[in-house]
Amino acid sequence: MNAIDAAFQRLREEGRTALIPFLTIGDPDLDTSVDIIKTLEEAGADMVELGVPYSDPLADGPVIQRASERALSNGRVTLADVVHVAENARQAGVKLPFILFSYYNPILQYGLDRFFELVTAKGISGLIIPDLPIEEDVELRAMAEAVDIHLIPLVAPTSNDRVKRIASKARGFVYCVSSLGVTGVRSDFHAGIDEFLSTVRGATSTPIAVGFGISSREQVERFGKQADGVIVGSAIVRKIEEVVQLLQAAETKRQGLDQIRAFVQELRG
Ligand SMILES: O=P(O)(O)OC[C@@H](O)[C@@H](O)c1c[nH]c2ccccc12
Repeated sequence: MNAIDAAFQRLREEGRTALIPFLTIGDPDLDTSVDIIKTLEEAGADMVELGVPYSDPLADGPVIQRASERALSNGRVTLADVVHVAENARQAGVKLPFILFSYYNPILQYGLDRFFELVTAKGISGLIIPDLPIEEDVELRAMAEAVDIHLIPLVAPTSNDRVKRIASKARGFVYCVSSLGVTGVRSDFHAGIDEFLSTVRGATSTPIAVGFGISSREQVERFGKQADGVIVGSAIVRKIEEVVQLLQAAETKRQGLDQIRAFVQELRG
């Protein structure tokens, strides 16, 4: 059974909402990313989005844009580097399901066949490609499912029939974007978010998770009432940014990781 499906089944039995952090791999370096993933698991995360840093992150706000710049300032961070971080985290004992997050271009450049050879049997259970439109995802979705990886679709609070078409085919979970626009911490969400989530819920039996703008325990609780998971990226990436100097020095790395753990534990409650 795919590890994402197993995780949501366990969470349903426990009556809990999945906490799904996102981090940019290579920020501030590849080895520290392994330490941060371990810390996220210790803090109670249920699965994690491993972000491939990209030079043109169109859907990202300033926090994640800066994280990509930090990661890429040490030189290239390739898809293979990110998969290698996933393997190292597994070897370090991390059990979390991994969701590889990449814009489409790096995958296209790498080549679809070569990409799926790279990610097969490396502990990757999900794939999110925010700029791959559903009209173009048939081939890639089939290639992913053939190696037991779920291509996780994003739906935004726009036209209902498109939402239903996407949600009805979804595997893993449906990524419900809470607001139009780019990633980044928010205090208010799309006006029709509750109806939007009900529409998605009604269109599929696949779990649904909400992302974009979530940064506090109360927001996690609010969305936990309607969704099976909550995704938190920028708020965690901002915490990484705040402690990045501590993370980069051996004698203070633990202190930096402890601050990240405390923040995520607070989110989880
Ligand atoms: O950063 P936020 O507002 O918490 O949103 C999650 C987001 O970081 C993560 O899922 C993500 C990072 N980059 C993206 C680009 C598009 C869609 C989603 C994403």
